[in-house]
Amino acid sequence: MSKVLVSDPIDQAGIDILSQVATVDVKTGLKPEELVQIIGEYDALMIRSGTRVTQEIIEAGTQLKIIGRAGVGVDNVDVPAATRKGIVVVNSPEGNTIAAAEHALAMMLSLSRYIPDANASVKRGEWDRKSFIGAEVYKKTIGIVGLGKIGSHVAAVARAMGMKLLAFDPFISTERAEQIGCQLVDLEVLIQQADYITLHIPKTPETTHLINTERLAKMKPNARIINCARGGIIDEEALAVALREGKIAGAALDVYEAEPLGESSLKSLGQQAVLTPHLGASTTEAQVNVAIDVAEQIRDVLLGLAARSAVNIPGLSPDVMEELKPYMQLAETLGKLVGQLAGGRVELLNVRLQGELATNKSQPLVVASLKGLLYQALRERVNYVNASIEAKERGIRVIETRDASIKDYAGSLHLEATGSLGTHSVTGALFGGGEIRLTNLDDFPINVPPNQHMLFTLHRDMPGIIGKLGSLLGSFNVNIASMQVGRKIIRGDAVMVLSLDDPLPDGILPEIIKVSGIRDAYTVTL
Ligand SMILES: NC(=O)c1ccc[n+]([C@@H]2O[C@H](COP(=O)([O-])OP(=O)(O)OC[C@H]3O[C@@H](n4cnc5c(N)ncnc54)[C@H](O)[C@@H]3O)[C@@H](O)[C@H]2O)c1
Ligand SMILES: O=C(O)[C@H](O)COP(=O)(O)O
Repeated sequence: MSKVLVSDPIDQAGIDILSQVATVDVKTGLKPEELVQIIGEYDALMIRSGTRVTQEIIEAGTQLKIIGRAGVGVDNVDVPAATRKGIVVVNSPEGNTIAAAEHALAMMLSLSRYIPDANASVKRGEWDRKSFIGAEVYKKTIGIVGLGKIGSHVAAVARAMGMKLLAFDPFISTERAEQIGCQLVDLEVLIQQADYITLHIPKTPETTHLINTERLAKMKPNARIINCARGGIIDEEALAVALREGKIAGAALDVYEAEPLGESSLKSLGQQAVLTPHLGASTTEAQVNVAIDVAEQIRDVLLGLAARSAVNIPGLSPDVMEELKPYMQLAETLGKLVGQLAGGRVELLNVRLQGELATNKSQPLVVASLKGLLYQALRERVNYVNASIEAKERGIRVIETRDASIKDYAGSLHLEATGSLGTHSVTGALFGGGEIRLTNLDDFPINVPPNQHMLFTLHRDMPGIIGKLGSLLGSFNVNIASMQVGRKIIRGDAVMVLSLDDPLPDGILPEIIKVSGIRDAYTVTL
């Protein structure tokens, strides 16, 4: 019989499902070294946000087939390490949506009416009605940052409370925002106009400290901000200063840069700060939902069936999977690349399956391309199951064509995306040993393996330009791992593709575009 380890508190409904097919051990509060010691016995691990599943734990999990996260965020799991070992990582993208949205709304009202402090004062034996004069949310403006599942539900309820709705989400179409009743605006407009700002975005390099000293300074003095998304999207030190100096009226946080929240200047603030210990998903209903959702997937994988919500490995039947596996990674990589080149709001994706990929069996590659395309916006919330639905909801049109006559490689995939920065295309194929190669970029022939950090330029092919770019990158201490030029005619237009050892530092892209002969430059993280 299989063995499952449950290392965080999970609803009994999930344990009951797992017990149908496995011996279940519930051991919460394990230290990392204790988990490393015992994980080798188990076929599956079920967690919430409390357990950090590091590479070391994954390496020690020699029998592990699946890691199930009873919740949304898999930022506590080393997903690339799991993927390398063929371990499926599953989550429950929607099981706690309502709970998290309702928590954000509860935080907004708690902040406005000082409910936590008023409650504490009554329990201390006081009857103080003067200190708790609140503010109404009716007819006030709420600025929703991130109009995904949780943000949309917050919008619906806020609208019913008579609030005016602004939203910032660079990956959502204006039509979709209007359907939800929100006016889509730039972040800076939202920051300046909103009375309440609520964050519902993933934590990514772009959203880390999105709310910083500068943006806090631009908010209205009566503004109140709520973060029930992820810690670190707000700079906590800057927030504490802004609250103490009265630059804004209040903040309610459920999530923190480090959890549990240790020493923090936030703790010494008065009624203008409401702090909860990551309770967004802590409702009976949400815990039953996520436990059942994830336990069912663990049960299915242990029985040799596909998981419906895999973050890293698609739920295809084993024979189709075997055939397509090498190309799924290609499609996802090309999707990520072309999405970033085309800019945030992609409206159209053309997917051309070429050569031996031009068959109906290759349809999952279209889904994998969309998964890659949406990754920048949705991170681990996009999977092989929801990628097509998410794309449709975001107003992304997908055109799929097959061309068996293109035979430069046994099979190749061509993606063309049209977005807010224009239209870009990329083609890729698999070389010997399944190595991914980018073979064409914006109609320029190239031959480069993808790299985590890449820089692409569109320039005039002329002497000295490579040297100038090299020196500029050198002056910013950026190390170039490899470089290639693709061109159609000598001294005509050309592209340069650079693989970098580190991410490009902020502020360097405008300097690159200033180099004489360079017309455009794009940085991509894969
Ligand atoms: N506090 C909790 O217990 C709790 C519970 C559930 C979810 N969460 C967190 O809530 C957040 C939202 O979850 P969701 O299920 O609504 O996710 P979602 O994927 O449905 O929506 C996220 C939205 O953010 C948008 N987005 C991405 N990058 C952006 C950026 N730079 N600027 C503006 N918008 C951006 C995306 O386009 C998307 O519409 C996540 O961080 C999730 O981990 C917290
Ligand atoms: O990502 C999530 O689902 C939420 O942050 C909830 O985390 P939890 O399961 O630890 O409450």
